Amino acid sequence: MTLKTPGTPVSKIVRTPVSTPGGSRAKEEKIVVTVRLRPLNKREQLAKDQVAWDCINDYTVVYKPPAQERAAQPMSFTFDKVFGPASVTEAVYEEVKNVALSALTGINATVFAYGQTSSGKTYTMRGITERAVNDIYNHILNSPERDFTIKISGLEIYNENVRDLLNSESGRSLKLLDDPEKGTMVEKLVEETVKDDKHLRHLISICEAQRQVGETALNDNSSRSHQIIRLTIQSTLRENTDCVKSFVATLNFVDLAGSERASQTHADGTRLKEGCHINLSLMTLTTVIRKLSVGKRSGHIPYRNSKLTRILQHSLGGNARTAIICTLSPALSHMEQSRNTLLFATRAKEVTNSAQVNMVVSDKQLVKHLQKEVARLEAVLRTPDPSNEKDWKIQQMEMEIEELKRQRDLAQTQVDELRRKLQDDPKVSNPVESPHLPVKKCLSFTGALSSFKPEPGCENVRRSALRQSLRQSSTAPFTLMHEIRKLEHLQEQLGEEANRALEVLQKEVACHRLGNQDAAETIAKLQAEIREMRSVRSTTPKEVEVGCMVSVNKSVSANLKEEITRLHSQGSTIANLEQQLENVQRSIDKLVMSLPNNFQHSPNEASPKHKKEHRRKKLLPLSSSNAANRQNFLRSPCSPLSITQQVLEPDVENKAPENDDIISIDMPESEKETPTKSEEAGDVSSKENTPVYRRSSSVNVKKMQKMFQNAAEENVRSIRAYVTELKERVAKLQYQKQLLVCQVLELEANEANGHNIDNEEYPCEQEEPQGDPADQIYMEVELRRLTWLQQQLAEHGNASPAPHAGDEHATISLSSREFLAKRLTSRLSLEEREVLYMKWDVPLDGKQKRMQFICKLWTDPHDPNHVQESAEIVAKLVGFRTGGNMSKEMFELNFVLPSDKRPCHTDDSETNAARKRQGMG
Ligand SMILES: Nc1ncnc2c1ncn2[C@@H]1O[C@H](COP(=O)(O)OP(=O)(O)OP(=O)(O)O)[C@@H](O)[C@H]1O
Repeated sequence: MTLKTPGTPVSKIVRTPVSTPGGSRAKEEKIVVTVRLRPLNKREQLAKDQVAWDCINDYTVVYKPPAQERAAQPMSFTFDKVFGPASVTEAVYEEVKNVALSALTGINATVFAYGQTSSGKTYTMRGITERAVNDIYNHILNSPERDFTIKISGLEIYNENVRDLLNSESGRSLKLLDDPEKGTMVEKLVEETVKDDKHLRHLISICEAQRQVGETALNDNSSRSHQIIRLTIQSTLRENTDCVKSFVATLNFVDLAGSERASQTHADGTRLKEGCHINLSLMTLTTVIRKLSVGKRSGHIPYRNSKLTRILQHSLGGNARTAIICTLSPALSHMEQSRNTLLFATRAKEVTNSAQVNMVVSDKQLVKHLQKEVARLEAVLRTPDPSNEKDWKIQQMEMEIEELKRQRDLAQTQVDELRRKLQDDPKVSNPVESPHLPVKKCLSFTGALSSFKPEPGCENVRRSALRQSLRQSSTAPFTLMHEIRKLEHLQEQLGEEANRALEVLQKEVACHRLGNQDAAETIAKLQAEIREMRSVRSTTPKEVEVGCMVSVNKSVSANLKEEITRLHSQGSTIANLEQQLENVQRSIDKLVMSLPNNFQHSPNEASPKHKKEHRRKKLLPLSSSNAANRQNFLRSPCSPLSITQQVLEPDVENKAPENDDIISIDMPESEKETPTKSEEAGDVSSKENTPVYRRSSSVNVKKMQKMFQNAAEENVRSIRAYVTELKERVAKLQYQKQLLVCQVLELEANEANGHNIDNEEYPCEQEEPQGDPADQIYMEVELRRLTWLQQQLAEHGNASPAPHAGDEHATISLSSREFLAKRLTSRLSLEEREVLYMKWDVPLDGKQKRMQFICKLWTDPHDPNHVQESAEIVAKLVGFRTGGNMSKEMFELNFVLPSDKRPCHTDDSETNAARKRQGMG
């Protein structure tokens, strides 16, 4: 086979979806199905065939059964268009025109006629093709901007052989090839490039001329083959040379051979064979259409069962727009054939095609385009585009590098500056030696320095470590100074709390002093009265003694009354003193509770009260900035910090911080919580367990807390001892008060008797003007006791100077014996008195036996038994106490108030210590 026209260069077809309102998808379009009824031909008219079909409108064709076939059911078929017998081909063409002309815009199109033999297929298709050609060239004429190329090929399928109608001389059957892009190709099919419309028509005429035609009973010029005239239309814009794409599409004009019945055609031999192939291929086409009508995915589509369906595959449900013109004979005699055609047409209506715009890129155009693209990219490479993403990233990284370098230089500068300051400033370089930064003595540096344990005297090593840490972290100096400031602030808070605690304790001590001073003054007055009585006793002549005794007794009585009043008021003072002592005890208890040992339970177990007390624990008065107040506190009698000061200062100043004892304490006040025991023990390795504490600085707190604890405990012991002593003094003052009351009662009794003392009962007084030795002993005991009290109060309570107790010759009023004599009757029963009288050799029948008995007391100071018995009798008479050791207690001045049943807070050791301090035990 010879190619009559050179083919276009090998091109690459690019298919794009047909533009649709919903987007650029492949256009789904059903096959356009029209029906054309031809008029009855002469043969049919001669046969007086009846018209069985009628187009009742443009869309419906109806079967009209003849009168003799009333039982037949009327049939109605509706299509896109139906054309009656009077219709012209022009009208039919107009219906399929859009489909045919789609090839001008790159969309494949197929128009073919289907119907029984002699139904008018060839008649219709010739008119359609002719008009299509006219319109194509009219379109070309109306599209000067585009350069169109039309090629034509023609073939027929005769007896299932493909023949080239433009190369009919070869007489050979062409093979079908399957091309991935173009579909089924006819090998070596001549494709003529059309020069113009005439040329095209000429070529088409050649094809028609080369088609197999035969005479049958139904058609004198019956087409015995399927004819396919294919136009390939390619168009390219003329002016835009950069446009490398061209529309390319094929337009098929298919004139099928008509189905026929041998009984009607009376075919035999060759015609019968032709009719069989025709019917067989048409049957395949019908099957394909039927299958396509129920859906493309309904299963296998038997395109390959016939060469007709293979060649028309794209037109049947594929990339093409298709229009089918079904031709009918209206004759009743062909009713069955017409009905089958209509059924085929009905199925064809349901077949959907997916037409796409086909564009082709020629190699020549593609090469030009690629050359231009290469040139553009080379230009881009020569001139980097700032908007390029990679270049932008590189530039950004370079900027980041510059910024990091700048930060590094800045940090280095700061480190150098700090290093220089460390070298130049001795206060900074050696914080331990700085007198203005005492807090720094306790610092233990975090970070790299936290693991550094400086040795005493190794300041160079410590300084070197500090510098090394600064090199490692430019932020270390700032952190250090920040921690120092926070620690200083904490110390100030501790100092303020210490001041408040000192003020409370000083007030307590002042109250104690006041109470002691009042008691001392009372004692001093009593001693003055004793001395006065001694003086009167020793210097007044006997003859005036009695007269003066009255006035003296009155004076003493008045004074003692005054003293009784004072002591009554003193009673309230003593009560106040005891209350104050209780306050002191509570303060001590609070201090004890504030000790760290009481707060080593976990934070989870700490009650709010405990937390509050724990916070107080951190405010013990140990601030170095509180030195003045501390000194005042140390001068107080209690001196709670007298030991603390000795312990604290050397530890703080001379001992370097130990890492083992490091604990963070620089938390804000609002964040302070009770630490765990491990934290207080210096377990700083697990930061997870210290949620509240912020580990920004560390201090030798453990050691400080230990000192706090020792000092506080010592203070507690001192204050307890002091309170015990004060209580003893109160008890002694109570005794003094009671004794004075007895004396006052005695004087009052004497005064009530008008000094008519039965001289017979007091012969001793007149017989011993210089004083009875028993009086001396008694008064000596009293003087000794009061002197001791005065000394004790003066020593511990800043009491006013007491009168000297060195007057050994002071006397005591005889009213004491008179008082005792009267008490004999009230304190002792008659039997007891008689026993004593008999024991002490007092005549039972004497009138002055009571005074005689009293005068026998204290008469032999060298006889211990006598002295003891005298003391016991006196104690019993004054109602002080009854008991076996009364004389001892009185003699040793270890008095215990009879009514004081309260448990004493002092133990035996403390009592013994008090006796030792009294010098009596
Ligand atoms: N619409 C029509 N109007 C008038 N005459 C027509 C019409 N259609 C067909 N004819 C005539 O009917 C005869 C048969 O027509 P045609 O050859 O086109 O039939 P056909 O379907 O091609 O037959 P075959 O399949 O055998 O080739 C022709 O003489 C034709 O002139």
